[in-house]
Amino acid sequence: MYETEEDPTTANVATTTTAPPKNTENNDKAAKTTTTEPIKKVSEFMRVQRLFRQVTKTENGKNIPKEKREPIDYSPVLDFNNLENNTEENKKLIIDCTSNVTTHEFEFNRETEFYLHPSEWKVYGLQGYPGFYFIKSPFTVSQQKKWIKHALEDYADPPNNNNINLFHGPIKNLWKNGEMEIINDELIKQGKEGLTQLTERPLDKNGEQLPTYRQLLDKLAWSTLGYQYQWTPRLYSEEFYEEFPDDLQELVQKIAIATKFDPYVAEAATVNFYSEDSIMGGHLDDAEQEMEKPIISISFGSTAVFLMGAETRDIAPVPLFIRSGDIVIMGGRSRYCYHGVAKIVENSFDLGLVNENEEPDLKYKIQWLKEKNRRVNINTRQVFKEPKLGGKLVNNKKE
Ligand SMILES: O=C(O)CCC(=O)C(=O)O
Ligand SMILES: [Fe+2]
Repeated sequence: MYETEEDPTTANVATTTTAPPKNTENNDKAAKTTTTEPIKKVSEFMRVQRLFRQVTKTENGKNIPKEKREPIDYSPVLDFNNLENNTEENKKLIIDCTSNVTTHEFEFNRETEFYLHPSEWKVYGLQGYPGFYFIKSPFTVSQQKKWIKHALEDYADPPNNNNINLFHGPIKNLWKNGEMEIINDELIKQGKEGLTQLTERPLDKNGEQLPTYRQLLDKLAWSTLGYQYQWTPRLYSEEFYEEFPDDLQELVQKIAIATKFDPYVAEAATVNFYSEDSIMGGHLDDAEQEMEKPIISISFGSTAVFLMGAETRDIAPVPLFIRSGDIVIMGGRSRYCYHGVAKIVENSFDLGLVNENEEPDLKYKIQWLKEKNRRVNINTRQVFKEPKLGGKLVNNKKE
C-alpha cells in the first residue's frame, strides 16, 4: 500500500512517496523542472494524474497569481452528482445501482447517522468494476460535522499514530492547542490582548522545541485507527492495535449491509487530511489479508478528483468527483486496482458546512478547513479474514 509512482518531472522536489500516504506536490518546482528533466516514459495513470496539475510559477520562478493561472479542464471528470453534465464516454460508464442497494435494510437514526432512508439513497456503479459503489451524500450537515470533529479532535491524537508523531513523538491535544493559537493570533490581529492560557509547547522526542501547533496542523497529512499500519515494513501487526471507534464501526457496518458486503468488521482506518495543493499518488491498498471486503471511504470538506485505475498503471484511470459527504465503496475488482487523488478542486469547499453563527466547538474547524480548501477522508478496512482483537460485529440488520 502507498507505494506510489514518482512523477519524473517532480522527482527531485518535495514529493513524498514513502511513509506518508499522500504526496504534497510542490507545483512551483515541478513547473521549473519540467523543462530541464529528461523526459521519461510515464504510465497512463500518471498521464491522467497530470491533467489536473496546475502550473503555479513561470519558467523564471515567478508566482503566477491564482486568477491568471491556466485553468484546469475538468470536463473529462465523471460526475455522479450531475449525470447530465457528463461526457458521452462517461455516461456509458455510469450504472444506476440504486435498486440493488436500497432493499437491504438496517436500523438507522435520521438525526445522528443518515438523513436519508437507504431506500432514498442514490447509488451508482462504474462499468467494468463490479463491487465499486458510489453513494451520493446521505448525511446531514450536522452529521458531516460530527465526523470532521472526530477526525481533528480524536483521530489525529494519541494513541493513534499520525505523520507528525513519526518525527516529533506523540503530541496530545493537537487540534485543541492549535485552535488556541488560531484564536490568539486573531485577537492580536484585531489589536486585542492575546490569550493568557496558551499551553506551553513541550520539547519533542528529540529534545527539540516543537513548531507551533498551527504549523503542526498545517503538516497534518494522515492518521491511523485500529491496527496502526506500519508504513516502512508495509504491514499491520497485532502488536500495534488501538481501539477502533464504535460509532465509525457502526456506520461502516451499515454501509456494508446496504451494499451486501456484510459481515464487515472495520479493523483499521486511514484518515487523510488534504489541503488545496495535496495529491495522493496512484497506489494499491494490498497489505490487508482480507481483500474480499471493501474499503469504505467517507469524505468531507472540499471536492476531490479521485482516479479509479486498473490492476496496472498502464491503463488510464477514470477521474471522478468526490464531494463532501459522498461515500465510495471499493470492493470486488476495484479493491485490487490502483487509485489516488489527482486534485483538490479550487474553491470547492462545501459552503453548506459554513454557518455564520457556528457553535464555538466547530467554528474554527470549519474555518480552518475552508481557508485552505481542505478535505478530510476516512477510509476503513477489514484486515483479517477472521477479525481479531477489538473488531466487533454489531448486529444492525433488520431481520
Ligand atoms: O482520499 C481518498 O479519497 C482516497 C484515500 C486512499 O486511497 C487511501 O487512503 O488509501
Ligand atoms: Fe487507497
